[in-house]
Formats: sequence, C-alpha cells, structure tokens
Amino acid sequence: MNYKIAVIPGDGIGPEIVKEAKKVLIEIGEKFGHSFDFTEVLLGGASIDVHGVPLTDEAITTARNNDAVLMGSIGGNTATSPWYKLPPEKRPEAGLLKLRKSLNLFANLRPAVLYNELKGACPLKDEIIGDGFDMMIMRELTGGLYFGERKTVEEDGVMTAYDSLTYNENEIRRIAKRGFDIAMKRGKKVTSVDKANVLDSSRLWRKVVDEVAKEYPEVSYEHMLVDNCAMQLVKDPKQFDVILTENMFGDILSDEASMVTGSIGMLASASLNDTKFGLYEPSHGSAPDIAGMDVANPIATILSAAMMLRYSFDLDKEADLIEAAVKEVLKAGYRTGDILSEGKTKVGTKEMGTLIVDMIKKG
Ligand SMILES: NC(=O)C1=CN([C@@H]2O[C@H](COP(=O)(O)OP(=O)(O)OC[C@H]3O[C@@H](n4cnc5c(N)ncnc54)[C@H](O)[C@@H]3O)[C@@H](O)[C@H]2O)C=CC1
Ligand SMILES: CC(C)CC(=O)C(=O)O
Ligand SMILES: [Mg+2]
Repeated sequence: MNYKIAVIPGDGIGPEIVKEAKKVLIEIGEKFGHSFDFTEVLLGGASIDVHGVPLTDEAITTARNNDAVLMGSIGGNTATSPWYKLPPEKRPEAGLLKLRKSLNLFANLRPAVLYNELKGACPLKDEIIGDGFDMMIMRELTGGLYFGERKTVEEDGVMTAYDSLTYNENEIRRIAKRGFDIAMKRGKKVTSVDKANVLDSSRLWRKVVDEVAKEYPEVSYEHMLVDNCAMQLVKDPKQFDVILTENMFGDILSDEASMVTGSIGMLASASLNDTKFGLYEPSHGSAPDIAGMDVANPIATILSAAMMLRYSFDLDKEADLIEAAVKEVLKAGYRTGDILSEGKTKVGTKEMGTLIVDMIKKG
C-alpha cells in the first residue's frame, strides 16, 4: 500500500535524525512491499529563514493532506539565535504550537520505557530499577498555559507579564478518555497529575477525570500532585502505568521521565486527534549544542516513526520489527554518546541509523 507522509526536518539536529528515520521507513517499505511518499514541509526556524514566518498556511494544508507527519524538532539557541529577537508569535515554537492546534492534535503520547539493554545508562540504583519500567505519559497538547491569553504591560515604569492557564471540561474529558482507553490496553492503572491544591484549572481537571474514571471500573486510578509526581518519577518509576496530565506538566514530567530511561534521545512521541492522522516526533528539542556533529541519538525519532506505523497506518508487524531492531542493536552494544556506558561501542547518528536498518534487513 502507499502512504503519504509529510516530513518536517526542522532545525538543529532535526534534519540529521529525520534522515535516519526515513532510512528506516524506506527499508520497512522494501521489506513489506509498502511505498512511502515523502513531502517536505518547512516549520520553525527553517520556515522563518525562507518565508519570514515559522509556519505558512500552505505548510498546514500540506501536512493535513498527508496521511501522517514525521517531524524532527524545531528551534534554536533561545539566548543567541536571531530568531529570538523576533516577536514571540514569529518565533519557531509559535509555528509548532499553531500546527498542533490547527491539526487538533490534543493527545500527546510519550512512552517512557527503560530497555533492559540500557540499564547501565540509567542514573537510578539497581534496587530502584528492578525489572525496569514501562509507562505512558498522556499529555494534553492543545490547551493550558501554552495556548492561554498572554500579554506584557508596563505601568509606572514596572513591567508585568501575564500568561493564563485555561481548560474547559470538554478538553479535559477527551484527553481523560484517551488516557483511560490506553490504560485498558496496558497495565490498567491511571495516575492523574494536577495541582488541585492550588489551581482552579486543576480542580476542574480532577472533577472531570473523576467522572470519566467511573466509566472504567477495571482501571485502578489515583490523583497525584505534580510536585510529588516529579519526585516519585525518580524515587520509584515502576509505580506508573499511565500518567494523565495537562500540557505544561506533561512537557516537564516527560523530560524528567526520559532521563530515567537513559536519555531524552530515547523518548518517542505521537500527537493524535480524533482520526487516524497523527504527528510523530521525538520528545526532545533541536539540541543546537550538538547540531551538525553526527552525535545526536536518532532512536527517539526512529521509534516515533514506529508509532506512526502503529497508530496511523495499523502496521503493527512493521512497528514491532523496528522496535525489535532497536533493542537488538542496543543488545549488540552500540550506543550514541548520550547513552554510552562502560564497555559499549560508541557510534554516531548515521551509523546508529544504518545499524538499525541492517538489523531490520536481517529480521
Ligand atoms: N518539539 C520540539 O521541536 C521542541 C523544541 N524545543 C526547542 O529546542 C531548542 C533547544 O532546547 P533545549 O532546552 O536545549 O532542549 P533540547 O531537548 O533540544 O536539548 C536538551 C539537552 O538534551 C540533549 N539532546 C536532546 N536531544 C538529543 C538527542 N537526540 N541525542 C543526544 N542528546 C540530545 C541536547 O544536546 C541538550 O544538551 C529550543 O529552541 C526549544 O524551544 C524544545 C523542546 C521540544
Ligand atoms: C514548543 C514547546 C512546547 C515544545 C516542547 O517542549 C515539547 O513539545 O515538548
Ligand atoms: Mg518539551
């Protein structure tokens, strides 16, 4: 079958890691008799440099007219890149937020799995790691603080800046249902994370999630405050199955969770709406500090491509093979710098991609 994929290389390490994920998809296509048509789309700094804006209407239309989107990452060094001298709505991140909103990608799935092979790269003690862990962070992606009204005003020579965190009950209900649906297919446990001891938006979150939970009697369910959750992720990550949370908390907690899996370079993601369409990207950013050096870990992007095959195209066998190939390559001892531990073989971005492709060929 033929699948149409919009590809957003983006900025920084984005083009390097997307190239490796495309190599993997092409190999999967050859092995299983699928063809993937790739159409490149500009987003973020790459779009600013060409069009003067981080996302054009044409780019949104192209993304929408494809079956799915594969993305690298966008943005530059926020202290030094000229992109950050532009007004906020013209900066790279504004383009990504607008794309997520335009495509209604409200459900962001971020699986944080500690592979057996990477136990040596996990900073936690062996007694905490135990048999490893496998959690899914379900992050609301089109509401909350990143989409609220914001302004900066000056009064009597004093600057004041406002950001607002808003959720309505429909936005909470649809992400909560997604979280419980996913839990039903996994370990049947949901930890809903909020700050209901302080925030009104979190109190509404808790009320709506309580209502949704009643529809899933088989799922064990708890509330946890976000500050405690940040601590529990390091103290005992095994306790989590599905973490269900709002946009900013999910953004921060998923970066934290990535580190207990070994590296942020391992954390894939899928951003989904109510259809089979999705945008697939690693959870990390454009890593300007290592861009162009052939050292970035492409695995999060390759695993995001596997999520695309699974969620948008129902190609489970193909997705399984990619995930198995990643594990085999790690088992064989190959590591990019971010997951390197004693006795392992250090490889670059391109070589890691090629090793995974070769493993798929053998599989
Ligand atoms: N979805 C996206 O496109 C995202 C974009 N950003 C943007 O990325 C830019 C850089 O942000 P940072 O805060 O530095 O976060 P970052 O995630 O890009 O990098 C944080 C640290 O992790 C390392 N790192 C990230 N990905 C890696 C990989 N695949 N392999 C090895 N090491 C990796 C980087 O070298 C850096 O030391 C900013 O402009 C930010 O706005 C940040 C997060 C998500
Ligand atoms: C523009 C940011 C919200 C991107 C980010 O940090 C993320 O999606 O994890
Ligand atoms: Mg983030």
